[in-house]
Amino acid sequence: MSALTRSPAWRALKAHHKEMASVHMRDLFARDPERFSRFSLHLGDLLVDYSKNIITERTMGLLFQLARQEGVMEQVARMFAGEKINFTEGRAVLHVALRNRSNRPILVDGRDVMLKVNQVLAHMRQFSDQVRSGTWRGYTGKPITDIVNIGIGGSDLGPVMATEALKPWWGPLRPHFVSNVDGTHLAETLKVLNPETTLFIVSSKTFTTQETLTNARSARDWLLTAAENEKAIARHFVAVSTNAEEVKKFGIDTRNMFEFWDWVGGRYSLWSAIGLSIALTIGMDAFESMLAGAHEMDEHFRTAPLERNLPVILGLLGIWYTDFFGAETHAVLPYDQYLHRFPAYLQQLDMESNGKRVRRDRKTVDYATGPVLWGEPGTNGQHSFYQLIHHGTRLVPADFLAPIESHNPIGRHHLILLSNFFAQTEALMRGKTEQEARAELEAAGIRGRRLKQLLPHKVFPGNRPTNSILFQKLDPPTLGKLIALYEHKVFVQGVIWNINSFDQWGVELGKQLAQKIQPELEDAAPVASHDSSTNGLINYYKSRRR
Ligand SMILES: O=P(O)(O)OC[C@H]1O[C@@H](O)[C@@H](O)[C@@H](O)[C@@H]1O
Repeated sequence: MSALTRSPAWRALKAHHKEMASVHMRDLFARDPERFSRFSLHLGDLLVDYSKNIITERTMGLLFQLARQEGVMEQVARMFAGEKINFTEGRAVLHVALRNRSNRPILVDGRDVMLKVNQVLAHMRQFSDQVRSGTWRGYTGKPITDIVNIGIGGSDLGPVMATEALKPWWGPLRPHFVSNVDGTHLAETLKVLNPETTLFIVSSKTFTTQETLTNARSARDWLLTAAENEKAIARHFVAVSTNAEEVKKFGIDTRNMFEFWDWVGGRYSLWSAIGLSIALTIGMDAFESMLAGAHEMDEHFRTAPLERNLPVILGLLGIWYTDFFGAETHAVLPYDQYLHRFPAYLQQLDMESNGKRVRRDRKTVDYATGPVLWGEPGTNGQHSFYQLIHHGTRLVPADFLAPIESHNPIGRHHLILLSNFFAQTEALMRGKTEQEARAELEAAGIRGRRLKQLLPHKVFPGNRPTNSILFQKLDPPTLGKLIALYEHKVFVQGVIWNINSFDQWGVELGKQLAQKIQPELEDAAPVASHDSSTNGLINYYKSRRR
């Protein structure tokens, strides 16, 4: 048994879970009229209601004890102090420095990183102002109309999610994103673009990622076919990277390179120059107000006591369901169409961070770690997978997010949207008893055998946990706050699970094998170097391709 599962706080939670297994939230609400105010918190206009969870004051007390026992706030302080908490890569973890609007010095190896951070922000401002105002021109002298971010993983998901979320702030430039090495992604994107007015941003922390470099090379060919002059590259290609050498090798002038650093993890990088496509799309002022929103969450996370600390509370609730109830997944359900890529973004943030099984002491965990994260915007999900959340055999803890105000207040749309938002968490919590179902059937004139037959299908067990997160209106600071909330939630969980939330070795094996297979696909000769399935598949492909 690991130190964690043997620890007093863990064992107390285990024992407490046995008591809670037979408790229904409906009764908890009936017993305590103050439950909403007891289990909800505000941060500015952000309201987090976590009262619809299978918890009591005792549960939360034990969870806070677990956080204290595992030194969560000590680890938070280490992150903010620039210590090298990414211990497998020997790196600091300082996405918080990128949005440190207070400019409080943050030292890495004795040097304040804020100077460099502010220099790059100034460079981003200068460049995005030039492109947006039309001062920056393409090779034929026309202003830029379209930007294409070429990147994948952390160099794509954040910019895609944030530009989609902040569509009401879009200015003169239309953003496009190419990530997949499937030629279709690039081809379909370029179809509608004009090389004279298109700017490519090649975004890659390492600048060695196969997909990104392949897409960038093909984009360069597309430009050169039209321009017939290598000089055009400087007007149409910029790079965002930590690797100046590789950028140079690619043929991009390092004056057109926006730098970031190894202490920014890919999935935490939208705050860095990786956010250039966001800044170009919404303008640097709006980009910086997104940073300010995240900074507000950082300050809250760093200073609020455990009991009033939003990321800590959400992190601990996740641990409660993952490790004590055996929940396998976590759903994020935004009732805001602008957040339609938020679950996809959170998948990388959460699953690449906490999808780990080896602890800091190199031993394998004997408890569950990061859940499968998934989700779709409400109300679409309601007509698809909510059936399983309400009636299935699995416990699916879910976060529901919604704005008080819509950017598009047409007719009664927002009222209808929000009535669904409120109804779903109520339904998931209270369910429908057999008695209630029976009364409804009888009122509809259904009796006898038919009633008996239908009744069990009409019962909702309820007691399905949800968090409700409400905010005034989706704007840059609110988006910044929401993203930082989830980043820090993931951090809290990683500390308790004693894993490194900041490496991603699990993505490497597939890359390695693909490198080996690619040359094998170049010729027609059958392969025999793999297992029979992989050989069989490759040889089938070779025999059928034209
Ligand atoms: O930004 P680059 O270096 O191209 O990496 C893009 C992505 O690559 C993947 O394999 C992961 O390691 C991600 O964490 C990363 O965001």
